[in-house]
Amino acid sequence: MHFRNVISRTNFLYRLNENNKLEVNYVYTSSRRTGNDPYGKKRIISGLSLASLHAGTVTALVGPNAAGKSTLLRAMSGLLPATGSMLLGESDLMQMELKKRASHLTFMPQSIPQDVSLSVIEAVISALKASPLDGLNVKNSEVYDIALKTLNRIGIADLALSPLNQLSGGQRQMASLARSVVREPKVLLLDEPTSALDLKHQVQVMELTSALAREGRIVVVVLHDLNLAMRWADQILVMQKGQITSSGAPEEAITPQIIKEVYHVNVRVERCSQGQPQVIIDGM
Ligand SMILES: Nc1ncnc2c1ncn2[C@@H]1O[C@H](COP(=O)(O)OP(=O)(O)OP(=O)(O)O)[C@@H](O)[C@H]1O
Repeated sequence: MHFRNVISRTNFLYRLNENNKLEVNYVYTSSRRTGNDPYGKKRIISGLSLASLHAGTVTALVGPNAAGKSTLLRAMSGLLPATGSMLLGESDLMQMELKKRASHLTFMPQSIPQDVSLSVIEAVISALKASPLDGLNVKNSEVYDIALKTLNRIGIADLALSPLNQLSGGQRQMASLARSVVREPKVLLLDEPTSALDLKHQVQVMELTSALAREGRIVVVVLHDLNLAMRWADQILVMQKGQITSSGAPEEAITPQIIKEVYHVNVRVERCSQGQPQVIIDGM
């Protein structure tokens, strides 16, 4: 593909910067607005810096509930207001209008709304056509084939004609993943893609995540399962209270001390008989 050639030649370096700072000013607009309580304004992430994320690698973003993981991904994708900069090669994605940003970077939300009355393939085609197809070198006549190819890759081609609103939670999650990858973005942000999946599909999605990265993409994936993160991520970022508390290769980032500090749980990190590091829970 066009993107892959570009990526393999230039070794994209992506970093959040303006002296490596990203600041998210999160403005909450209540849908249940009442009386004199117009908009709550909350700052979730302030002055956060990320290490460089390299093409070809998977970065797992882990941390307790409400740490700010989704907020960070949503800010990076432009769904929440944020200041700072986010450089992909020479381009600052933060400065790009949303449609242009979406041609470089896609975000998979935690869930697709249940009331969308499209078939799976229609939903994937709509994601493909959400912004101009020019950068993708795709003709309108090819979108159906591309969408079907993506469904095949994700392993849900048999669901192509099923209405989204009749799928199980896990099936909907796989459809959401298909929507995120169909444009073959350089940067893929996945928010808990395995949370509703059975063991086989968790493995399938993590293998796919890894394969997508190896093709030259930058993949950031929010995970709650530390063992999935240890097994599949090249680096792990541990987030707590809107900041990165620990980062590095899996065994550097995830230690019993860090887990105790962040989750208040006692664990051991041990290698299994095949040499894979694993988190073993001892208790609170
Ligand atoms: N729509 C919203 N309105 C107001 N505050 C919000 C909203 N969404 C998230 N927040 C707040 O932002 C903070 C970070 O939430 P966020 O969803 O980013 O955390 P998270 O690390 O992804 O959590 P989880 O693991 O539970 O999904 C929390 O304090 C949360 O209450």
